[in-house]
Amino acid sequence: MANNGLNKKKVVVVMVPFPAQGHLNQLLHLSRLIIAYNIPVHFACTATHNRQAMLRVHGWDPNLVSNIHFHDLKIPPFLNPPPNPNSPSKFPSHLQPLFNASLHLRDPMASLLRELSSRATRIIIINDSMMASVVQDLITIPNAESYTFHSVSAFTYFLYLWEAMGKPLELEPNAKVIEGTYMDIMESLEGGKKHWAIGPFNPVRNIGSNGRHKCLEWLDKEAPNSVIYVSFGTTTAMEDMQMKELAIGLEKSGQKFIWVLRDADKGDVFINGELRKDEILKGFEERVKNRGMVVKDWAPQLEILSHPSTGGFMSHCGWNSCMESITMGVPLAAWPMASDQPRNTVLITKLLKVGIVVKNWSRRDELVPSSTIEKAVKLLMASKEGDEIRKRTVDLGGAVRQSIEKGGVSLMELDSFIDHITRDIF
Ligand SMILES: O=c1ccn([C@@H]2O[C@H](COP(=O)(O)OP(=O)(O)O[C@H]3O[C@H](CO)[C@@H](O)[C@H](O)[C@H]3O)[C@@H](O)[C@H]2O)c(=O)[nH]1
Repeated sequence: MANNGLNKKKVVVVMVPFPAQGHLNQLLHLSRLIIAYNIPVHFACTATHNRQAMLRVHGWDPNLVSNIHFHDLKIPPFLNPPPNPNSPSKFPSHLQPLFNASLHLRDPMASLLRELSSRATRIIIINDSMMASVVQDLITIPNAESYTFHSVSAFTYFLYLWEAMGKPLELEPNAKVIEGTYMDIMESLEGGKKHWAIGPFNPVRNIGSNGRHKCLEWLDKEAPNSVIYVSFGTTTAMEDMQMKELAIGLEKSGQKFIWVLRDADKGDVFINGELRKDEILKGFEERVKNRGMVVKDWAPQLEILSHPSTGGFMSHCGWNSCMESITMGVPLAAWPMASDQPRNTVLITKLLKVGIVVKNWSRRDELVPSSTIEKAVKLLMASKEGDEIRKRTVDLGGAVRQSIEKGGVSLMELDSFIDHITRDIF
């Protein structure tokens, strides 16, 4: 194929993430995987969300990578309300003004795509499924091709399709590596449409960062598998009463813990909110100081999960957290809050059997009492059953890490995607 112009980059990839942490994180990690094939990646979002993604990523430093180009696109100012911990729904609806404003990315995105397309033989747009309308003008660009990125598990995506067809769920506990079974069914449900199952995205070894967080120093002194890590991602705001029950449950369990106590992100994470925890947890930190640590800033989750002292993870089961935990061989105590999390809980506890349930979704409107939390922590951290689940998770983590090595199924999927987007280009 002719290469039009000496300075033309043949194939360039444009990432179009949805501006929320759980989504930004995944496309930034995918960028790292794609540049390894010597393909330049352009990461296009608002300035504040590009900055957020770069600052918060763990395990590598995007500033040191020359082949990822960040584009700060403009949107109108948006309201930035705090989350409402007392809302009956745990969906982060306080982010709606940001989500609405992000639709204004359409025009700057179209300009960026046009400009990049004039300098490349082919541009590949990988857009978050929530950003389809932002990239709709690509149909006017002859050398553009787009791929939809689903930030949720294949199991969840399959369930959405399945439930929409009104079909009952029959669970098949024989998932290939993690969820190959559901990839296959999903493709057949969508008339053979090709999907690529790529992941895990997070780095799986030699996780380190500039300047170690103090919780890692604390972990260094603890016994292997003795600490449960407690964190509910970036979209959860817990009610005061629930937070108190959690504190009591952790205290009574007698187990060691690291609890990340932060509210859900606001739309712009660089505009600070107030900390409401100090009053609620009066005396708690002092009472547990030899056994537990409360982290109130951004925790290095990947490093914590990869630390040998971490033996369990109490999580809301956001998909990033599930994958990070599995790849590090850490079993989960599942406390789903909203969105895809109850479905991930089914995958984790019933199919893969790498976790236990703390909060039962059928009773999602009820407070989880401290006694339930205490029981769950003891079960995961200090029982034979917990040890068996941990062993299974370590094995699964090994298989997942294997899948991204040479000859592994996940690496082959990524290779196949790259072959596809670079086809016929020499
Ligand atoms: O102090 C912290 C808090 C979070 N994280 C990281 O933040 C990410 C959180 O992602 P996730 O576990 O997926 O949770 P959410 O932020 O809640 O993610 C949203 O996006 C996910 C992907 O679509 C969905 O699965 C979730 O339900 C949705 O709430 C993970 O990479 C964590 O490692 C840290 O590193 N430090």
